[in-house]
Amino acid sequence: MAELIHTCYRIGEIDRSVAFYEALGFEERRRMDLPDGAINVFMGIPGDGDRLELTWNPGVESYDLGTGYNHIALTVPDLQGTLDELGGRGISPEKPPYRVGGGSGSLICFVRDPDGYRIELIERP
Ligand SMILES: C[C@@H](O)C(=O)SC[C@H](NC(=O)CC[C@H](N)C(=O)O)C(=O)NCC(=O)O
Ligand code: NI
Repeated sequence: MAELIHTCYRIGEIDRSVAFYEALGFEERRRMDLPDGAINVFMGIPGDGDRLELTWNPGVESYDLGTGYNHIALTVPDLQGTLDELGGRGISPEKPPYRVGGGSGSLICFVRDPDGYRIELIERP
């Protein structure tokens, strides 16, 4: 049976991405030097695996994210508290938290990481 172990995307600067994901509760696990001079930075939530593989390429400061990528989703215990933490770093949600369909679903919102990748934040029930 397959197991989803990480998601990988390319980033333009390591420190700002590490700081962003640390604000979301991730910790940096390790860095992997690659033959072409690139660096993979692996991050994970304490107690979980290295779920994010952030690839930095020398000399590449930004990427065309195209129209294919939508988001990755994280659950957080306190959505407003997380937004307050991100707000202190100048990061705001695309729009205020809402419940999908306006119903009794989970409270969610979307923020963008330093490279523009959308991150869905879902308040843990
Ligand atoms: C460790 C394992 O989980 C990997 O995914 S490493 C795969 C490796 N990645 C790179 O070389 C990244 C640097 C490269 N310049 C890039 O930006 O892709 C690899 O073999 N990549 C080849 C590929 O086609 O992704
Ligand atoms: Ni990988």
